[in-house]
Amino acid sequence: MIVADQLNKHFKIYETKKGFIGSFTSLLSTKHHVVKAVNDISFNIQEGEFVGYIGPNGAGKSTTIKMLSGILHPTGGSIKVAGLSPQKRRKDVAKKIGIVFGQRTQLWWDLPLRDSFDILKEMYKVPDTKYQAFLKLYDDMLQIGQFMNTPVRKLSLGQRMRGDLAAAMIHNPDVLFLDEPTIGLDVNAKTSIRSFLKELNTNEKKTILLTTHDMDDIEQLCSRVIVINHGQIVLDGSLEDLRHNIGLPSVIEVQYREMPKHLPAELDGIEKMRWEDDKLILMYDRSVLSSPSLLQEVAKWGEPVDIQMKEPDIEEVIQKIY
Ligand SMILES: Nc1ncnc2c1ncn2[C@@H]1O[C@H](COP(=O)(O)OP(=O)(O)OP(=O)(O)O)[C@@H](O)[C@H]1O
Repeated sequence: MIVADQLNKHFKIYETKKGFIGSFTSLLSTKHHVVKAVNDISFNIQEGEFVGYIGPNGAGKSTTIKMLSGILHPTGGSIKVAGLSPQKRRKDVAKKIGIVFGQRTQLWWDLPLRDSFDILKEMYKVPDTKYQAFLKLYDDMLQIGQFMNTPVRKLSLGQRMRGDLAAAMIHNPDVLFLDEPTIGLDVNAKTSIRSFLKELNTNEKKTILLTTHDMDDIEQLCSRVIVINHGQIVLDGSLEDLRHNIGLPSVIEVQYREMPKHLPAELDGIEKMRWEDDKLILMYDRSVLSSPSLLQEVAKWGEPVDIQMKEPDIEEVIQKIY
């Protein structure tokens, strides 16, 4: 469904000089360096897969998605989405894909949400009956009906994201590219968006490529993970492969009634221990130290008032890969 073959995107960054004259001479300068944002990437995503595309800041995730959706032209390599090249058949590919960029809305900022939908309906030539069915279905799934008449600029981030997701689905595409759709959302908003995406994938068999910095998104949604760093794939496999390959540590946060006076310098199974404000963060290897044993251990150091189990963030996952 989505095939990338030896995909590359190199950006030339021209040197700029300070000051007015500097800015002027910079325009004429040919001095530059090259950023290999995507550097020889290949993958093949089958119909109906839900794939997490993860990596640290600047790894090349957005650049890949922009090439897959035809927004950017690759420096080298080839792409097929639903059998078509997004570069050669951009309009045809646009009908088959939906895109959401969490950091930037694709809706018309000053118009009520409904007007944005009406414009997209006309752009994609969606028949009236299908459009009415879409509005009903998406009100059921994302409860967008309650803010359809509100200008997009007045929506909360969670409402706006639900609007953006619905807008991406107006033409009922087979493939969805989602670039950080849960960024900045609170727990409830994340939960509702995740269950919506799960439904799209499970019931409607949509093929989804998702970038995120939230390990919970990956855990709850993706059957496969592609990890990239410095523009190159460092791992392509299941979540179990990811855990197995890097021994993904578990994390707990403990808040004590009073700061413990003594902490053990080291303990078998604990990989890292640090303070974040008044919380003690412990990263541990469950195959060496079970969670109940660790809980018993931390209770010996002081009186815990709050204990939270957490997943490590993507940056920590990537660090483990290297
Ligand atoms: N238009 C551009 N011109 C020059 N360099 C660019 C451009 N777009 C991206 N880059 C560079 O390409 C690299 C990859 O950027 P990209 O936005 O794809 O990363 P990312 O993995 O999506 O990061 P993040 O998680 O921070 O969104 C970075 O070094 C970035 O500075």
